[in-house]
Amino acid sequence: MKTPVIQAKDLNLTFETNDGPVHALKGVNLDIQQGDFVSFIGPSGCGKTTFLRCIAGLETPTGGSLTVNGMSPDNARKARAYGYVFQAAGLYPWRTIGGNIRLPLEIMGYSKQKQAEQVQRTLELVDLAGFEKKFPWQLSGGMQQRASIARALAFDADILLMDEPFGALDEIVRDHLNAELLKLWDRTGKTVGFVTHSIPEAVFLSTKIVVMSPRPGRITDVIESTLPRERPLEIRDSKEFIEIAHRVREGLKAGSEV
Ligand SMILES: Nc1ncnc2c1ncn2[C@@H]1O[C@H](COP(=O)(O)OP(=O)(O)OP(=O)(O)O)[C@@H](O)[C@H]1O
Repeated sequence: MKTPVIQAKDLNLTFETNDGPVHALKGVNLDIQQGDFVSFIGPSGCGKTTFLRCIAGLETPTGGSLTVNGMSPDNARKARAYGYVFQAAGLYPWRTIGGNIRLPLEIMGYSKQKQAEQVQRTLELVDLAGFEKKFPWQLSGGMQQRASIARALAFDADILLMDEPFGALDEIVRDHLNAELLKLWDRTGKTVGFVTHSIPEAVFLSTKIVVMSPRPGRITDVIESTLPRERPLEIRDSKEFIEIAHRVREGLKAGSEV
């Protein structure tokens, strides 16, 4: 088996707070392989965001080990190993869509020509070709979120980390973006880490579903999806889909009973 792109071994993170220690992550073991689409699901406070932030090198674990592309998360961050998509699109209102996507490329010193090429390429990837000169407020919430995905893809990192990117959107828009994201993942072969509260979203998108539970934050089940790689939205009515969703639900229930 190939070396995992992301590997956590007995990972712990305890926050010291005025009210005492908070065990955000305890004994987390997980291997993520190249090209996996991994969703993290669990109730509020189970450590989903904390784990994603550890992978991104934005939070420092207090125990265990974590590697990203075989290096420390901090080195992987410096090597621009990942793009990060936040809950809110977080686009700069004074920059156009193109200007927002270009920003990380400017910071990284890409040539003007390469910047323009990458902006066009990623706008096409997220189906926003032609919107380069618009400002964020001229776009719908779903389009803004797609622009923020384009920004995370612009510098061609192999890993895409997404923290509840579609949580604030209505169901129809969310369905559409889920389908688009799957296509994008299929086309680019990226490794995706995706935080969600939605069981159907996790089952629809993932090759692997990581079920977590709080106090202390830990993994209670890892479900390898048996669904085919190509997934029309109607797959959600299939027996296989419903069975996987059931297992996720049972995992969430078991975690909350401990
Ligand atoms: N910087 C911090 N300082 C202290 N405690 C923190 C900090 N960040 C997170 N926590 C605590 O760690 C635990 C895990 O938080 P985290 O945000 O990772 O959970 P989550 O599963 O992503 O929750 P949600 O679904 O609500 O976003 C929570 O109890 C939270 O209060």
